[in-house]
Amino acid sequence: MHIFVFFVSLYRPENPPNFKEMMEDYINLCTDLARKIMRGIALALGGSPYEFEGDRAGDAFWVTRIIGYPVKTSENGQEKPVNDIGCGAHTDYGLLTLLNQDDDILALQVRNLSGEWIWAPPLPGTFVCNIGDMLKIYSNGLYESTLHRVINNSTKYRVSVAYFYETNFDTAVEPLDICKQRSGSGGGAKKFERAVYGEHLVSKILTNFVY
Ligand SMILES: O=C(O)CCC(=O)C(=O)O
Ligand SMILES: [Fe+2]
Repeated sequence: MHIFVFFVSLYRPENPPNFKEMMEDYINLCTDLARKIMRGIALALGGSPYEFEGDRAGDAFWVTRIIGYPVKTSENGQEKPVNDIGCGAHTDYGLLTLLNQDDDILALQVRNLSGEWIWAPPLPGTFVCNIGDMLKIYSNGLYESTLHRVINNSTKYRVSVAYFYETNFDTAVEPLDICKQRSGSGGGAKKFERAVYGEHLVSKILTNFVY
């Protein structure tokens, strides 16, 4: 399985000529939006709005990927072409993902609590927000990092832009006290062990991508 990834910092197309500036603006807006959503989540968890700032995510690490998913082909010699190019089942690694997908292609699936894969249809003008592994740990499981995958069985090339808002790179993440009390784990016990975000990121990249 392959995934085509353009890293914004390395990609310099001739067209549009202002690609770099456009992406920088987009990323700044996403960073601002993600910080605000995290303030709302912190309040919803019963904490201060700034729970995910300072040493935790005050210098949030971010990643943006522009991903192209080719159409299905019959190159593999099968009578009915199937698409084996996509994005395998995974959870995102950090706090929050803002996913901007093509408006007219059904391709993203998420696994619900009953273990069924359901479509996450694009809604024009909206982002899909994925919870990442670090928010699952911080919230002691009150927020689940949802398993998702991409299968492009349409006849159109699909593009998505995924913006990942993470903790500070070196932050050691562990369940927040407020969440241990609220997550019903008897006497405020933590359900997840401490993880250093940067180490988690590197280990996931090494196992999730095929080069
Ligand atoms: O392209 C998509 O819809 C999802 C991409 C994704 O899940 C990821 O890059 O982590
Ligand atoms: Fe993802």
